[in-house]
Amino acid sequence: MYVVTSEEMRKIDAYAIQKIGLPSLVLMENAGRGAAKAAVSGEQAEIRRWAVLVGKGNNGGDGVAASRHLMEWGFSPTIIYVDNPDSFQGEAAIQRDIAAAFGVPSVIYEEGEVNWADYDGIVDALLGTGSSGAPRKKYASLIIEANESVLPITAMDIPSGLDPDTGQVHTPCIQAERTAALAYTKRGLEQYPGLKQAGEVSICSIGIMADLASEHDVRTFRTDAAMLEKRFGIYHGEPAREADSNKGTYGHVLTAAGTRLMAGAGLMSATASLRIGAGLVTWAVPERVLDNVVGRQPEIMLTAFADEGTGDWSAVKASDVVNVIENKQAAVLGPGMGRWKKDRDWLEKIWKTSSCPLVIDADGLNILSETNFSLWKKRSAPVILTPHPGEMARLCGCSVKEVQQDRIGIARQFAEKNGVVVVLKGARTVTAAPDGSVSINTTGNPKMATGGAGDVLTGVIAGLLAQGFEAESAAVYGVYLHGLAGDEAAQKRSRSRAVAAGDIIDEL
Ligand SMILES: NC(=O)C1=CN([C@@H]2O[C@H](COP(=O)(O)OP(=O)(O)OC[C@H]3O[C@@H](n4cnc5c(N)ncnc54)[C@H](O)[C@@H]3O)[C@@H](O)[C@H]2O)[C@H](O)CC1
Ligand SMILES: [K+]
Repeated sequence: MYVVTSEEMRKIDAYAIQKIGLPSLVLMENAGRGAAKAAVSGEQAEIRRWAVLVGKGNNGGDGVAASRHLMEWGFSPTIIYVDNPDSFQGEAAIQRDIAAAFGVPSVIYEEGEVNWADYDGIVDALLGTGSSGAPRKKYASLIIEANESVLPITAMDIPSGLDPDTGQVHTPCIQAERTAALAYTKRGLEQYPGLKQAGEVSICSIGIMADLASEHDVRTFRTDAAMLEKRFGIYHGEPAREADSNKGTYGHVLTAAGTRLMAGAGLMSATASLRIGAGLVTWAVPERVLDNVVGRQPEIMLTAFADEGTGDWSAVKASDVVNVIENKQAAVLGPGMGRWKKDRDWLEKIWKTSSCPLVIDADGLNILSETNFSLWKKRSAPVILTPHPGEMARLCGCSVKEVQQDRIGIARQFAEKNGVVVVLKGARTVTAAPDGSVSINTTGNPKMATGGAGDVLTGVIAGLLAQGFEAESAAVYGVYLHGLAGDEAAQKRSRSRAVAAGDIIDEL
């Protein structure tokens, strides 16, 4: 599913109007009818008396059209104009006149004068994709009153007060129960905290073909089964194995991760690679750690690096790692590895001299964040980085707050600049590819916020790489599957507060 910015929406809108010849009044009419239908569908069909809050732009025009459809279907709408509707222009003015002639009751808003007990539900058509900054003056007070009424609110396109492009929530902002997104979902509806304001989001078709987005170079997507198939040819749910295949067909993952006190990181990553279907998995540790990990998971092969008796990665030669990963189809580097004095040179050597696809996480990312690795020689093999917001902030040299305020923008910029795939973890994980494509994941749940879940993700992605998925699809599909497994684990343990990383592995 395509996810657009307000700017992209404006361009597609203009194209539909000017090049396809769809009159803008038709689009507004469709938007009004569609959103009205969304408001009164399902259990809200019983809501009779609607307050339709109308701003002075086209979002307001959509709201006026919606109120007329509600009236036509036997409901009782009242338009509450935030400002004098005499100032309306274009299509919104036409809708205003039709609604008046149709007999839709209307009032002009005065602070504190709306009797909310006269209504059972609210349509929010105050501000849409043309809004900027926090709602001002009467818009703000009307939003506050609407929220305080605790009536169920259906938002038109976006909840008023939400930044349509980043998902940041201004003060005040409509708290909707439903949002009818017009033509496409918007970035702000797909990222936190905005998505909490939007409630249940439905896409309302208004006469614009979905694929127009692709022609306008929209490269932000929501990951769902249809998108996986369309973009990557992945048929989710189909048996993935050919009858005449063998373990050699499904690749070999090398997991370079874990120390004595953090052995679990390597174990969980390697086990996840196994469960997601890698033909072979080898777990590599410093020699002195070997005895502690023998026999933990019998299907995983083990290898040990000379470590001068320390048990630390600091004593492991980069060239030894390169030798081991060279004939593998994917390698995981970083989880539970620790930091040491010359770790940057160490990682740079592996980066430059190996041609194995790399999945780098945890300490591996912390090493990278202290180098200017965009200056390192470009790799022919792909690199997938899997930072959480703190690691992303260190990689970009900004604050966690700045990362969270624009997750899509930050991940995309970093991926494009450095030629790597970035998986920015967190609720609605964002995967950005070097060509600027961004996929927003929808699977997963907060019970997965436990130590080790990230190690499992590295193993899933590496396991898919080993099976021949190219880097972006391995990352996007891996994130999707990891979340689905977490959802199943949460369902099975519905009375638990959390799922352990091992529970996620069990569901892969
Ligand atoms: N294809 C489509 O999606 C269609 C969308 N439609 C609807 O049009 C809006 C966008 O309309 P636009 O006129 O560009 O902007 P808005 O209605 O969102 O608001 C602009 C209006 O509000 C004032 N304003 C802006 N920011 C603020 C603020 N913070 N506080 C107070 N006032 C503000 C500004 O001055 C303008 O006057 C889209 O969301 C859809 O709902 C079409 O109707 C159909 C096709
Ligand atoms: K709105």
